[in-house]
Amino acid sequence: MSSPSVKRNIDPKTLTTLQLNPLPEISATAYILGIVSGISIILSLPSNFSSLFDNFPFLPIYIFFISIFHFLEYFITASYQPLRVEASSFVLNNTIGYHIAHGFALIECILELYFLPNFKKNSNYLPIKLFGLFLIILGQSVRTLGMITAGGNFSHLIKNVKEDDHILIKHGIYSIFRHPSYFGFFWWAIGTQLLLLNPLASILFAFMLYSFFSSRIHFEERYLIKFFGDDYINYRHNTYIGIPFIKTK
Ligand SMILES: C[S@@+](CC[C@H](N)C(=O)[O-])C[C@H]1O[C@@H](n2cnc3c(N)ncnc32)[C@H](O)[C@@H]1O
Repeated sequence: MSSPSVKRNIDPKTLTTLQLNPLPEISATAYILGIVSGISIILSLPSNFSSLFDNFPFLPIYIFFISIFHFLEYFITASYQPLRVEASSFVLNNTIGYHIAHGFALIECILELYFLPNFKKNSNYLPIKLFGLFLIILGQSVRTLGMITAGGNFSHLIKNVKEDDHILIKHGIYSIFRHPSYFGFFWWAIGTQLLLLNPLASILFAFMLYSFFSSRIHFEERYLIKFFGDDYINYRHNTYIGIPFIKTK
């Protein structure tokens, strides 16, 4: 993306960082996420402008939390691991399952809003939606806190070779949950479906997330035991995963 004259005057390390973070792509992505969050907030407010979502502000609120999630993935990585951040840190090119699941959720929500508005907008179900909102905020907070606490030891891809500066994090949120970012993502995602009052997608999300994190955690812990030995085994005994039915000890 950078011009040849820029490349000539720049040291190789900075050039690699720039190649991994094409500035036009980073700024455009951040701009689009900002616009999406702004529009979702406006649409969620009770006004004539948002009459489309009258009595159901939860769809734009859901979109708002998705855009905040992707923004924070890059922002926290950039803030705490500036030398490791890259365009993919937005996690927008997530697994195909992620896109299918959210696509399914959107379609379910829109179809139910159209065909079953009395179910979707029934105030008796407000506690479920509010509980969903609570899970989203809890999940996002725990994930973000986990990323901050792990700092340079956090990577979006699981390491299968130990780096020299990789240390075992056991403090802060990691003293309670040993996979706070997975715990956070799991409950955040379930929360989004409760917020939308999507019965089918709630079941689909629970099933997909369980099978995804179950195999990912087993895989990751195999390497963590290889890297840190008894230290990790002891740490594992004193901490929780917090995702239903996933046990590794
Ligand atoms: C996507 S991060 C997820 C970290 C953790 N599983 C979580 O949910 O917060 C994956 C990387 O974190 C590293 N990791 C996981 N737990 C760790 C810990 N307690 N201390 C240091 N590194 C850890 C793994 O080696 C892996 O490369």
